Amino acid sequence: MINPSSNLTSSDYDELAGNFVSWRFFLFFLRNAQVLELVVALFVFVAIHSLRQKKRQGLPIWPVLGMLPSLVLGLRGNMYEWISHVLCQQNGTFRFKGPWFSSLNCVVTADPRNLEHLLKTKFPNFPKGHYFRETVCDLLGDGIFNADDETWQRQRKTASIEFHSSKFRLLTTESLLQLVHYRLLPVLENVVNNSISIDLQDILLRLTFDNVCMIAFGVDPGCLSMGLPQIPFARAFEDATEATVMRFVTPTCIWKAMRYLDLGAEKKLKRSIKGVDEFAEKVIRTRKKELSEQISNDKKQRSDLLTVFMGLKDENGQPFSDKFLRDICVNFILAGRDTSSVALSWFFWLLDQHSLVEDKILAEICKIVKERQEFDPKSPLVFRPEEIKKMDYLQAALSEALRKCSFCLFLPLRNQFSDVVVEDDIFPDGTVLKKGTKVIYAIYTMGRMEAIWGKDCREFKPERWLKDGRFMSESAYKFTAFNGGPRLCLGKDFAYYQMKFAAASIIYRYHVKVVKDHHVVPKLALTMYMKHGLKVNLIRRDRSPLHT
Ligand code: HEM
Repeated sequence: MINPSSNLTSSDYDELAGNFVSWRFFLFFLRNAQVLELVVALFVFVAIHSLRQKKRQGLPIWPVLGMLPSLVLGLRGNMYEWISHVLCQQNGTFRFKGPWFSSLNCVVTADPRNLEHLLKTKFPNFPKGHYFRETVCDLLGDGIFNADDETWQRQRKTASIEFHSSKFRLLTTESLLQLVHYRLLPVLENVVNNSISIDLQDILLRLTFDNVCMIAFGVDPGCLSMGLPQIPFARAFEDATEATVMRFVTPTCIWKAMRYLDLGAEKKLKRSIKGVDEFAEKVIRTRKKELSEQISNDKKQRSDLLTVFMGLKDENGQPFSDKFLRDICVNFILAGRDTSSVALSWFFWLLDQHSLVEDKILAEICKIVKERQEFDPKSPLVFRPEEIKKMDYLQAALSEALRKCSFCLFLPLRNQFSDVVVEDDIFPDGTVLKKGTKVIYAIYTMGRMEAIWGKDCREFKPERWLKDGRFMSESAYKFTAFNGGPRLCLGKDFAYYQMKFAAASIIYRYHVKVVKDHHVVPKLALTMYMKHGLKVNLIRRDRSPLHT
């Protein structure tokens, strides 16, 4: 021990200094250990609290970040399966809590009772809302997808009358027949003759793009042609859609700043919308000229949407502006561009794994064809509308494909990210919805829930759609691929006709074999594309045994 009253030697000083340093170090350690302990305790508390929340709310809720970390982890894997898992655990509805600084809070539901409430019973309480409209307005303007209230009602009414008119039906069936027989089948035949593999999804996308442009604009862009050319309008449309989707995953203030500064995805969007507008303006100008000068002999025969809307007047008795005509057409092209083709791609992928289903479809087609009075197996076969109608098993298989691989969860254009509650409300399952809450409904999950489809919900089973061999449709609030209520898909009947016609024409001629080891995964986009397309080989059928 050092005696403080005595004279200190240098070694005493050293000892003293050493003790002092150890003491300070001890104090320093004590203080930091306390901080460390506090940090550890806080962390344990937050972790326990968050995990407790997980039990109650489906996902852990972290301070500041809310459920964002789980969402980020979920996005890294198969997002659709991840959301389905969370929803199933939460009996079909859960409340997502976003970070404090974001507007990501929303209610996600896959409960058919809630769907009926949202899409039909309380339809006016769930409009598309300002957020949705603002995000897509540069591309969609005031078109049907983006409109609420009267603007929507007017377009819906006119388009609905048009979609059910015999002239329009003729246009759709004729245009499809031309495309399938003069463009699709020659392209496929070329593939078979050269023994090459193709991306069937790409071919089908080209088919439906050309088809919907013929219906909306009355113009054929020629995407599906030998050599599969790049068409600037199609490219611009695709780029514009992709860049618009980016806005849904970017904070509003950021994409707005990027738009102002003309940067990144916003720069691409501006450029591609310009391409879409130039094409639309040219078509509108030419059609106006054609109609006013009465040049074309078949002008009275035209029944595309553009011509129909050009002949109508707005609420002030004035012809619709060019901008509004452009919006109407762009929205319809968006509606019919990739929906049927992507559904068909998933259908062929499933068929590849279910040869029994393929055999049954083929048997049905052959039976129907054999009923023709003047059937000649050697002449090229073109299916008639009444034959397509009779293909119940094919319709069941397509519906089953739509159920199993239905459209993606975060599709802003499929309503899921759009409905904002106008007045406080309560879902039939008891979920409280405060005014302004965003509601997402998970179509993909609904197609795979045991509670909705039974124990065999994961199986591909067209038979579930048949009763006494006839196709039976399901409630729109259970099978939500086409939406329901007042906003039920306007093109549903046409989509089925288009898919059945194209599928039957292909299956009758070829066996579609997915290339071995081709990796099929969904892509985060407006519609649930296959990220790497659908690489297939086609094997020509020897048709003679089919008719025995
Ligand atoms: C398998 C094919 C298709 C599926 C699964 C499908 C699905 C849907 C869905 C879910 C909606 C609701 C979107 C919303 O309100 O945000 C919708 C609306 C619509 N669809 Fe389809 N669609 C298909 C094909 C088509 C086709 C081929 C056309 C037209 C050529 C079309 C025209 C429309 C239109 C115009 C709307 C807007 C209805 C409205 O808001 O009043 N659809 N579709």
